[in-house]
Amino acid sequence: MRATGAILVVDDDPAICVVVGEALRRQGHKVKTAASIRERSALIDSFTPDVLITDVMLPDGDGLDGVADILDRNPDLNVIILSAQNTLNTAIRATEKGAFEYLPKPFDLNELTRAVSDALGTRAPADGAEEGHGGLPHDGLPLVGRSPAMQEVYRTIARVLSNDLSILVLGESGTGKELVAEAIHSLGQRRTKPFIAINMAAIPRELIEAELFGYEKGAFTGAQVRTAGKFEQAQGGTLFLDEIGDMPMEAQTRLLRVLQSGEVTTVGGSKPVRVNVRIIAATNKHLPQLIEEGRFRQDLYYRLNVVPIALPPLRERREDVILLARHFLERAAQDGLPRKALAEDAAQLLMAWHWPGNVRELQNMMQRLSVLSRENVITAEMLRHMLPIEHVPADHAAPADHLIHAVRDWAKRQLGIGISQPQRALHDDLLAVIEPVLLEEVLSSVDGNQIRAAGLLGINRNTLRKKLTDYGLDPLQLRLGD
Ligand SMILES: Nc1ncnc2c1ncn2[C@@H]1O[C@H](COP(=O)(O)OP(=O)(O)OP(=O)(O)O)[C@@H](O)[C@H]1O
Repeated sequence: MRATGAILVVDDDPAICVVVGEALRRQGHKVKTAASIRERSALIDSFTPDVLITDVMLPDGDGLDGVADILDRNPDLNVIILSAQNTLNTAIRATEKGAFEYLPKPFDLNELTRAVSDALGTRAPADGAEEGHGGLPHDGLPLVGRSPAMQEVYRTIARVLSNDLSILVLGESGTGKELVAEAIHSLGQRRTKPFIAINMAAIPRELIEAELFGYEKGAFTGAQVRTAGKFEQAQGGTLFLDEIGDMPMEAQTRLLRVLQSGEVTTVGGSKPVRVNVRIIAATNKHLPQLIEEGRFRQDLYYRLNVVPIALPPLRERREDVILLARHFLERAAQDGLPRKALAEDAAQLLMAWHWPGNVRELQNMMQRLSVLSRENVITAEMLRHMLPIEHVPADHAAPADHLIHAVRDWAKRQLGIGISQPQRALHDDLLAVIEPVLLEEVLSSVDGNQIRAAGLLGINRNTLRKKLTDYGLDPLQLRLGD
């Protein structure tokens, strides 16, 4: 493994070039920076980097365009994509172009330097751009959300599209497990073949094997004709085994045998049929616990859990709530329901709710509001009638309200003290009270990482640095655990 190399950093934000450049130079790499696609092309030829780190939104075009060509011409180059357009679409495009790594902005500097070390240690797989992947219908992708947790999900999805590895989707009810399975199928290489779903919890236990593997005429009372099971129906495509934790042990044994042999024998039959299906399983149960209790086969667990995808509950990605709420209101409008907007106080209330039913609960609520509310704008007042308000922590009911009251109080008091003084600077005085608090909170939440803090604050990193100096805040002290 090579410890150091030549790195080209392409970003039109000079602050990112400086910070990333400095960090990489400190590790002994040779670094050059570029601010556009034009400069990038020139430097790739003259500087011949080992690793290219490139932004997507560049002043003269889309930074992903041309990456596949660059890799064709420089097969030993590793490409790391940075992007603020944190959608599943970008993650998939980056993987398809043959990028070694995709890092959504704001990214963690340590993660980037680690990705560079990894890139120098291994050759990029560069197989994402293979045939069969061109022209995927990426638009209108079903998954909404830009939280770091969803970014991780998108990156994993992008990586499993060009292979047939078994996937285990984990998450509470309503977090989008089935949607993830559908996305993997409809964007992957099996998309022209069937997607068949079966929910273990929804079928009587004694019928599960017949449903999955099919049955012969006369195999049991009521079996009047030979019937293909879900495995055969999914031939060439994807079989989604939902609520796999509810599968009876005997059926688990049979399933394991099918997965090992690639052959299915119907209930009451003797002639095995070869099947070629991708397996995506999902559960809201803790399977290791079920294994300990003797209710789930460990060997089956290993077989299914080749690539785990964990969907966090919505309350752990509250930054996605408003995006999702607006998405569902828009979808309702497209379905012909009256178009509704979301007032700021309503948005705050939605963010404060803990969503025990996760995305499904939010979706149902938005649909209900689209139908029932007579106003065009949904307000907190209307939501309070729908949410079981006693469960909303009072402090969270409308955080902005508290702030508004506090500012009003503060302003009144200041005006009361010095109304006759002509030389006041109330605006600056107020900022000096609230701004350091905001900076401290945000920096602590990202472990002192200034790039991520600047991203969350929506300000340039240099501006953040200047403010920290002005307020005498030491970012090192703001790191959690330091
Ligand atoms: N990230 C998302 N973006 C848009 N819609 C979503 C998202 N996640 C979930 N949904 C929607 O929420 C509803 C519930 O999702 P889904 O059925 O995939 O959840 P699940 O985890 O499989 O639930 P269960 O365990 O109860 O079967 C669906 O209508 C789905 O379209």
